[in-house]
This record gives sequence, C-alpha cells and structure tokens, in this order.
Amino acid sequence: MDQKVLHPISSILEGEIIVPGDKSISHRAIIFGALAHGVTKITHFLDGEDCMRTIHAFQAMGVPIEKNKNNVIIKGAGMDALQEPLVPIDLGNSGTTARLLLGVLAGLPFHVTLFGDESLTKRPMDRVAIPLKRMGAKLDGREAGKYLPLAVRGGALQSITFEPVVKSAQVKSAILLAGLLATGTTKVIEKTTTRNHTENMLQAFGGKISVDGTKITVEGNQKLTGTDIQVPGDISSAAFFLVAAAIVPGSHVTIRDVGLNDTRTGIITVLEQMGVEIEVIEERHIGGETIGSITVRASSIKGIEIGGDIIPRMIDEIPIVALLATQANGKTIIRDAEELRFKETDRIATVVNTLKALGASICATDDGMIIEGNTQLTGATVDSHGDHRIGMMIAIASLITKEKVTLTNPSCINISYPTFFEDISKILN
Ligand SMILES: O=C(O)C1=C[C@@H](OP(=O)(O)O)[C@@H](O)[C@H](O)C1
Ligand SMILES: C=C(OP(=O)(O)O)C(=O)O
Repeated sequence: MDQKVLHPISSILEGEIIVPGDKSISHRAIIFGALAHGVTKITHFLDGEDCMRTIHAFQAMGVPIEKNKNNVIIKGAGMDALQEPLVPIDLGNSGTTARLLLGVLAGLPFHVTLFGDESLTKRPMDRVAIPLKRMGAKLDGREAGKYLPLAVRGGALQSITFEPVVKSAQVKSAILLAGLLATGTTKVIEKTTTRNHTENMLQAFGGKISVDGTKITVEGNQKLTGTDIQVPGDISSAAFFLVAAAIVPGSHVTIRDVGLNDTRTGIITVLEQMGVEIEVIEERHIGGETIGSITVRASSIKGIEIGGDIIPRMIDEIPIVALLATQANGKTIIRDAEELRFKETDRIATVVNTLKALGASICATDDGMIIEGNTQLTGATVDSHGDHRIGMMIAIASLITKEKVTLTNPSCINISYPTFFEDISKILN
C-alpha cells in the first residue's frame, strides 16, 4: 500500500522556502490564455495534477499549450478558434476545473461530456448548472445535472443577474466566464466577497469588468489579448509551513513571494489573532495581484473564535488551522464553514476524525468544529482519504507527535503541492 512513515522531529524549522504557484491563479491563467488572441507566457505555474487537468481540457479543444515544468506558453487564437473535443474530458479531482470549465463550455457550440474521479463525482455541480441553464445552456447528468458525469450542449447564451446562495469563487467565476460568451451584461452579486482572481486576471488580459463592492458586472463578446502572467506562491500551500513554524519550538521560517491578495489572507489575520509572531515584508504588486514574503516564529498560541466573512478568505486553510488550535491555550471554535462539507472530502468530518485519531480533543458541529488546546498529539496510522489538504495536515502534525505517524495514501498531495516533502526537508535543521 502507498504509505509514508513520518517521524517526529527533535530539531527546529529554520530557513527560507518558495512555495509552488497559486493553484487558483494557475487555472485561470490557462483559461484566459486559451480564450485570448496571441501568446500568453506563464511563469511559476503550479505543476500539480489539478492544473494539468485544466491544460488537458483546453488541449482537447485544440489550443496549443506547451509546458516545461513551471513555464507555460499558450498560443491563443480567440474563443472562436476552440474546437469541439472528440472524447470525454477527465477532470480528475479538480473542482475548480469542473466549475470554471462548465462556465466556458456553456457558451461554446459543442457537445461535451465531463467526468471526474470518485471524490469529484460526489461534489455538487448544480450550484453552477442551475444559473448556466438560466443563461440558456443545456446540461444534464445524474439528478438533473447535480453531479458529474455531465453532458453539456453549449451555445448562444443570454446574460443574467445572479445572486449565488453559496459563498463560492468557483460559482462566481463560472458565471462571469459564461457572461463573457453571452450577449448583454451579466451581473453577479455576492453575499460576501470571495477570491477575486478571475476579476483581476480578466483585466490583465485587456478585458473590461466593473466591481462595485460585491456587485460584479461583465459585458459579453469581449476580445481578450494574450499576456505574461507571473503566478505568485500559493498562500494555501504556504499555510502549512506558517503553522509548522508556529508549533515547532524554536522555529523561524520565511516564505518568499507568496500571493497576498486580500481575498486570500484570512489565514494571516487568524494567525495574528491566535498570537503567532508573523510579519509580512517586501509587499509589492504584480499583474493585478499583491505578493510579498511572510516570516513566522514559533509562538505561544491562544484559542479564538473564527467565523463570518473571514471564512471564504481562508476556506482551504481551515484543516491546518484546526491542527494549530490543538496546540493553543484554550478552546478554538470555527463557525460558518459548512462549505467544507463539499470539498475533496467532507473536511469537517475528515479533519475531526483524523485529529481525534492523533489524540486531539475535537468535535464537529454542523458548520465547523470545536477544538480544545494544549494537546500532546500521539502517533497513529491515518489516511489522507485522497484529500491533499488532509494529507499535508497529517504530515505537519507528525512533526510534533509523540510517536511516529504512518500516512496512508500520501500521493494525493501531488494535486496541489508535488514538492511538499522536499520543501519540508529544506527547512529541517
Ligand atoms: O476559485 C477557486 O480557485 C477556488 C475556490 C474555492 O472553492 P469554492 O469556490 O467552492 O469555495 C477553493 O476552496 C478552491 O480550492 C479554489
Ligand atoms: C477545494 C480545493 O480545490 P478544488 O475545489 O479545485 O478541488 C482545494 O484545493 O482545497
């Protein structure tokens, strides 16, 4: 069986690392590069399994995309040059590819079948299928198009005004992408601001979009122009090392060139509130995104309550924050995070069960979890359940457990962070 035996460390974590490119931005750079006219050059692209799904989907539509490790060149010829894919498209484990691609395919005159792995097949697609049908797309699948596999017959779309019920950047982005291919003006009015990389990147490709608080407006039939995109390091990947440095006594780690877009930095706010010594340095702006370096020192941590509008700004970091909370003085309560139930696994259940198996005192609530602090974690054999963020949470936990941890099914970590274990060894002293 695929497994990794992880031993607790007796040393500190010290030094600097650069984490791989942001997953959300890498997906979008491929999508906009494929829809644009002219050459798009992407540097520090995330060479992970999920982003490869997006590349393969557009290659299947005839877009010339060349990748050499972390550099990608797309020779776009505009939306009209895309071709109907001849075979079904495999989306693997990638929710972002599935939802954003549905937005694009809704507006193209193709018949396409999309499918994914066991986890993706259980994740809801009706959150995008329902509004896309309102725009005129024809989609069908199990339970009237709720789940993959989905058959899409795209074509002429009408613009809509849409107020998503779920707080999801994938839903917003799917409708904005469909809006680019529709006639008229499409509006998405969010309840809470979610990550805004689609909005930023559309502008980097010469597109027009207006953002007024939580109201986003896009015109159809725009011409986009290829551009150069430098992908910042992924703050969701950096989060594992920010927490590792905070909990391993004596540690001092710097993560260079991380994306610091406001819609993603909830983790920094939470670490500060939990008493972690964290500092952002060398902040600057590149291609509509903010980038900088983050320094963290091992700290005395306190339990807090986390909920409300900060949740979408740190949704993928909640598993690693739950681990941090086991080391805090006092209790941590996480609320308003019901969206975790629709990720690669039900992340409320998986985090709670996994940390319990490692000796934590933690319980699930409908929309989050309650975690007692001051716990000595113990060794155990625990499974990633095919969820990359759970796999990495377990690996960071193993740095401070009393005994060794056996992580089964570690290879899912390649979905978002193929060099994760190499990067840990770079800062182990
Ligand atoms: O738009 C994106 O790139 C993403 C949005 C989030 O999902 P939701 O939109 O479903 O919250 C996040 O969890 C996912 O990892 C990436
Ligand atoms: C939820 C995630 O990704 P996706 O929705 O793209 O599968 C994630 O990376 O944690």
